[in-house]
Amino acid sequence: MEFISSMFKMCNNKKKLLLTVCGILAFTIPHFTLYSGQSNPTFLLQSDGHSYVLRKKPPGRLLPGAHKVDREYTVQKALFSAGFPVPQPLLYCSDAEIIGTEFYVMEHAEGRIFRDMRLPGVSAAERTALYVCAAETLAKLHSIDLATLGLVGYGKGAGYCKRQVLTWTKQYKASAHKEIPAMDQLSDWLMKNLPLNDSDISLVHGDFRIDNLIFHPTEVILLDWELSTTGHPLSECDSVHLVDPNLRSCCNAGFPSVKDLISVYCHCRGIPPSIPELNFFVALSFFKLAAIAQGVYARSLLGNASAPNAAEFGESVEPLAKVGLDVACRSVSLTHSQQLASLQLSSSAETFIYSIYHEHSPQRWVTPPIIEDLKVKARAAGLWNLFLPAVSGLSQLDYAHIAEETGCCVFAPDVFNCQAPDTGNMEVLHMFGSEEQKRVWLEPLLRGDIKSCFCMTEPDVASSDATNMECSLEKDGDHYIITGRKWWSSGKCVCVCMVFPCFRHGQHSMILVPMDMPGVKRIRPLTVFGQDDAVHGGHLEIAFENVRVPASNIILGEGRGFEIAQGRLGPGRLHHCMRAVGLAETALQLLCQRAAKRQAFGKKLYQHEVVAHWIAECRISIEQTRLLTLSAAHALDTQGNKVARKQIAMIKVAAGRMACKVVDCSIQVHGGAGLSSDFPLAHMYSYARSLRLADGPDEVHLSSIAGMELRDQLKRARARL
Ligand SMILES: Cc1cc2nc3c(=O)[nH]c(=O)nc-3n(C[C@H](O)[C@H](O)[C@H](O)COP(=O)(O)OP(=O)(O)OC[C@H]3O[C@@H](n4cnc5c(N)ncnc54)[C@H](O)[C@@H]3O)c2cc1C
Repeated sequence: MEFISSMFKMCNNKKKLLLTVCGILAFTIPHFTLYSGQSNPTFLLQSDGHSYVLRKKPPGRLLPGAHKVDREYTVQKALFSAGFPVPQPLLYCSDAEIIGTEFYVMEHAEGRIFRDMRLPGVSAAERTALYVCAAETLAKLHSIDLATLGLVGYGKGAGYCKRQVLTWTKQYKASAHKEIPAMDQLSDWLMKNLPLNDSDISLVHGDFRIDNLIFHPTEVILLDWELSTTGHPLSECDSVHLVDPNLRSCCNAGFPSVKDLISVYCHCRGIPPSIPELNFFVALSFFKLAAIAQGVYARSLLGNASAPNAAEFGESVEPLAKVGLDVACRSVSLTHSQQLASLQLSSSAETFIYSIYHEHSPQRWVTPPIIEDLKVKARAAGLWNLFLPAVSGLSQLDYAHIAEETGCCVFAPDVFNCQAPDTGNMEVLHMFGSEEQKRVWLEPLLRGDIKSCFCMTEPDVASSDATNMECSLEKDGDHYIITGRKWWSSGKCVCVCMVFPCFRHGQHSMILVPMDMPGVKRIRPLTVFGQDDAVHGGHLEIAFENVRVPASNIILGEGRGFEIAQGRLGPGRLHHCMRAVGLAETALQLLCQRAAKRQAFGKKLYQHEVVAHWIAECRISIEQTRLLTLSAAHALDTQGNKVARKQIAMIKVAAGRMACKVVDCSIQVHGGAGLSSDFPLAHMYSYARSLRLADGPDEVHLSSIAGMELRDQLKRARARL
């Protein structure tokens, strides 16, 4: 500090020290080091065991508006006062006579700086963590209120993207040494494709890169505020991805995907996880890099560039502009759906779809084209009908792992033609259908050409007791006449419907009913916690008014419905349970992210013991349920449906309860946000909760588990005798 006060005095006395920066530093300070960099020369100053950093304008003739160290100092001061992690600024001196140009001094911040974006020498997990921290830091910066910072007039406000294109075009032209057509074309394209909403404003860093971050054990410090201004925050989102597409192949382990980083960023800012104008911003970024490279090269020609390799920068201008143009051309007609197509299915893709589907699409009953596109890809890749061992060659145990993955994303089962209730219906037709039924119904279902529903539950009777069924089936020559009412018929009932009506003498039958038959009436869609589940076809109430179907539509034969139902429900329940495990994993992931980010009463949420215990209990429940489910899958594979019944009933109860508990904890940790549509948790909860009823309520399964357990105990007791 003594050093700083003497610097202060020197600046205030306005001593005329016509010395070069190196001269004065060598003369005044015990030790100094010139950091490399292309912009404002930066020096490490060491005095009395304390380290400082000095940044100054470069010497010589400079481009107007560039190298404004006073702005750097101002913004850093405001950020430091607001608690944002930047090195503490200590003094600013505008008098160019002191060391040749104006300068400022700040504290030296400790930590790691990675010059190489690939982050060599760190583990995959650490690499992921570092990039996630970078995305979080950026989101934190963009979330700060400008008024709180006292920086309302710092930039020019709305119209940032347009200004950026104009400014960098001007900067580039001022330093251009030859014609580069790609630069002119890119500038034109950017001007013609400005984002519609160019009035979104926050403090932007302007040069956000991994090597401008200092990774300190407790915080990430952001450096180099020379290009900071107020502008469109999303303009910096390409930076978290790091634009070099070769990066991932160089450094395969732990490098997060664009969508993951964008998802982290959006979650931190509490905004929907979609950036429709991303390609504009990436193209703009390349344009800026190219213009900066041109400026560095121009300074090297004038002899006032600060880096020794500045002359090499001239070579990179055209390639950078061409990559920018390439990105620009690819994005001309980029729609939400196309962006989504480039995403792999994941929980973040799911929330992305949510934002498109539920908030933006007026046609939510229609399958989005993106799902159809993904289906084509999945089918071409052989990832189709994976649930059916006879078709996929996978065991139930194999498929259980896949079902867990698809449970993370609400749309994934549809993409692979593995969605309920079609899966169960296909199983029925595969196991019990006649050759004709297989041709007419099973084959189109396997191809994904038609959809089905399963109609068992009735509004007027307690349907968990199948003997209550009232829907009737009467033979009339070579036809059957169906009369009754069903509800909670989930799925897209566009073509085939399974009716489970009560037949003579309390026996049940199952019959195929085309939904366009006269007398089939869709009464209304039901909602689950107020949501209509439109994208899955919803849950319909359907009336069958003297519906006449050919007798050949009966499956297996009259009175064989119960037999069929037993065969149908085993694997189907297993799939539901594994999907519930995947869903719970996603909910716990969200919980942990939130708990690590939010702070209440002086500490992060996860540091409150009750939250830490929820995390532990959720993990225990998930692992227990997964193992129980895998064990049931193994039993089904090796011992068949009948022997596996008890285990299947057990997981049916365990999975629904576990998923409800985990999602509920996650909602609680998210606070109000957990119930909003900004997160998928509310929808997840409605799915998890319905698992405790759909395919039979918990109580019915518990009764049958108890019955089977008592029988097993009896058998064991007899065996001991
Ligand atoms: C989202 C969702 C999707 C569904 N999809 C389908 C579908 O595609 N096709 C279809 O046919 N149905 C579907 N259902 C309906 C579901 O299978 C039934 O709601 C369920 O079987 C219970 O029948 P119920 O509603 O008639 O309840 P009821 O039979 O009236 O039972 C009500 C309650 O009584 C209690 N109870 C019942 N039996 C016992 C017992 N033995 N011991 C103790 N308590 C008992 C339980 O608490 C039970 O929850 C769906 C339901 C939901 C919520």
